[in-house]
Amino acid sequence: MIEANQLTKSFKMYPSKRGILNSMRSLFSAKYEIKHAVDAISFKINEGEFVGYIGPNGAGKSTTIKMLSGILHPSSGTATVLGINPQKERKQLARNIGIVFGQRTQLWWDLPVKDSFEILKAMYRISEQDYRLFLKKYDDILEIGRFLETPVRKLSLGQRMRADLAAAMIHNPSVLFLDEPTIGLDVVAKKNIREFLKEMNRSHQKTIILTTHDMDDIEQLCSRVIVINQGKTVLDGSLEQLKNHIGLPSILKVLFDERVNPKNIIGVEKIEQIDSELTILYDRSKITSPALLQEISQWGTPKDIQMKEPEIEEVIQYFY
Ligand SMILES: Nc1ncnc2c1ncn2[C@@H]1O[C@H](COP(=O)(O)OP(=O)(O)OP(=O)(O)O)[C@@H](O)[C@H]1O
Repeated sequence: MIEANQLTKSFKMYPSKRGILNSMRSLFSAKYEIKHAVDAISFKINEGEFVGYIGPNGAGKSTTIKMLSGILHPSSGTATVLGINPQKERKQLARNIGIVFGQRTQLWWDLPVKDSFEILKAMYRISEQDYRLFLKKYDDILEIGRFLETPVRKLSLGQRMRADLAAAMIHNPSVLFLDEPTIGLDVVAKKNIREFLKEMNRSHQKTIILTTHDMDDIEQLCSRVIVINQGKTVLDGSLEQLKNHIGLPSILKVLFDERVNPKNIIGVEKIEQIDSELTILYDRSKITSPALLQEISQWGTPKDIQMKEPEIEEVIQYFY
């Protein structure tokens, strides 16, 4: 249903120079580097799958989504979505996919939400009857009725995201590309969006690719994860496989009263040292936190200790 075959996108990177004149010169000079934002990625996604597409900042997630949705042309390799070539048949694809970019709205900023919906209704040639059903349905599940008359720029972030999600569904697409749809939302708004996405996938059989920095999104929604780093796939499997691979990662920051000499400890994946401060990434499935504290207190006298769960990107950077 969605297929990427050695999909690659490279950008020319010109060295950044100070001043407008120098910047212009570097643009026209022959000196540039090639950056492979997406580097020969291949996968097949079946109908009804909910796939988390994750990786650290700059890994190539958005670039992949843009190629799958026909916004960007691949430098090499191919993609097909529902048997459609996104670049050659972009209009036909647009009728069958919905896209949400959490970082920016697809709606008309100064218009009331309803006006944006009506523009989309005309663009997709949706009948009056289907449009009324759409408004009713998405009022029931996303409560869009509460802010239909409000200009998009005056919506809260949570309302804006609900409006964007509803807009992406107006033509009842079978595939959804969601690029960080929960970014910046509070806990309640995130929960609402996740409930909505779950329903779209389970009850309405939508095929969904989701990029996110939020591990809870992945845990609660995705049956499969594709992890990318520096443009390359580093894992394609179940959530269980991801967890088995990374264990139970935790980070311990310890400030000693003087510089110490760390030693190898089983279960410790990585230690970073800046003067007398150590940042220790360890796997709680291999060593417990008290056991680790006991070990490291033999290296010196700790003055301050902090423990935290790492962000998804930290984990991926450490493990891949
Ligand atoms: N138009 C462009 N010109 C040059 N480089 C680009 C362009 N678009 C993206 N890149 C580079 O390609 C790489 C991948 O970017 P991309 O936005 O796909 O990453 P991402 O995984 O979505 O990151 P984030 O999580 O920060 O959104 C980055 O190094 C980025 O700087």
